[in-house]
Amino acid sequence: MQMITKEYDLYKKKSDKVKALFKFSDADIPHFWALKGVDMEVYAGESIGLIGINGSGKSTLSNILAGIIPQTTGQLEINGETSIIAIGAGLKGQLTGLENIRLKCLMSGLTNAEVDDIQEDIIAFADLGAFIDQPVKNYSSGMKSRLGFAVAVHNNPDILIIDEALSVGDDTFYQKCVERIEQFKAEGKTIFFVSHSLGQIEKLCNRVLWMHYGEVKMFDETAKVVSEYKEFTAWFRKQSAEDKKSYQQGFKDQQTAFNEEELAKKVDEKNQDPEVIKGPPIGKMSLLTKWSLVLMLVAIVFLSAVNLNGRALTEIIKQPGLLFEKPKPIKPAVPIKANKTKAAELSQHIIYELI
Ligand SMILES: Nc1ncnc2c1ncn2[C@@H]1O[C@H](COP(=O)(O)OP(=O)(O)OP(=O)(O)O)[C@@H](O)[C@H]1O
Repeated sequence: MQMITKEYDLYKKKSDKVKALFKFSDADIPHFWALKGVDMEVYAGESIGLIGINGSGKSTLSNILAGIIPQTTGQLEINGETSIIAIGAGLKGQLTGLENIRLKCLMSGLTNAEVDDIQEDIIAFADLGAFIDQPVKNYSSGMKSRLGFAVAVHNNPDILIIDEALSVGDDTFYQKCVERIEQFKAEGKTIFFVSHSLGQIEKLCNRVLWMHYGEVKMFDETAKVVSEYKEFTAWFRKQSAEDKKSYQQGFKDQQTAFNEEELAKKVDEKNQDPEVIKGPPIGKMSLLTKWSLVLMLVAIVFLSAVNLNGRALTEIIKQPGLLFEKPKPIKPAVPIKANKTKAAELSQHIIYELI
């Protein structure tokens, strides 16, 4: 991946989001850049740890890798199927564990017959006992993680992304997952592992990406990065509450003030091809799309007006003035009074039929 960014619009209310659709400038909407240009090259068979303090962008990055959310700009090339395990991600609370297994497997492209074949293995791996028939909304976070992990590993992805899902399981389940992860690595699959537990990171990862307020602080061998990170967290812990707050605020302000010009500067400094920041035109409506939408709306309103006024389009084109004239009332074929009696008779008949 090259220069991956993620910009969020910080709407105050849901209605502001709808209003923004029809605005031609979003200058008054506060923006927040959760990722400010992330570069990373990872190979098959690698196990990559993602670390960083709260809000540094780990989950945003893993969700982009998993295809759950699109990046704002940047080039992303993924060779293979990805599967993400985050606590409860993609699980439907109203459905039982068993129904969720089927749903998630079908959504990942398996057929019903294939789900039948692996269902027992998934149930055995999740080891939820009778809870497998209970709605997932009644599960603890550890139980959701078990179910998510069991489904994800049985879908046999090429790239497995584990976002904090191991931090909520008990020891026995953790050991089972570690064995499975090792098996994945041996099969040459790629693993991204998001965790606050440096012990787990040291045990499972070859290389580590340290995210810091939307930027890559370090990407290197596990031992090197973990040692630097420990030094940073030890320094940070020693700071007064006030100093910690102003340190965090300083970075958050930079993430709010970040923009396309700064991104272009970064690309230039790194001698990257300016094309990398283009990325997919997703996530935002272009000016052309907005104008097309407005033209479509005008056309719909015009055609409805023609229809509402009871005139044919050709008639209106010939004499546009007719659009604003009230059409003459059409004389009913049957006198209204007779019609009313008929309608009353009919409704009485229907009521009798219903009784
Ligand atoms: N939908 C959203 N809208 C606005 N801001 C968001 C959204 N999602 C995440 N953010 C912000 O983006 C930043 C990165 O969030 P992210 O969840 O990726 O961090 P993280 O490193 O995974 O944190 P944690 O360790 O707490 O899980 C945070 O400042 C967060 O507030």
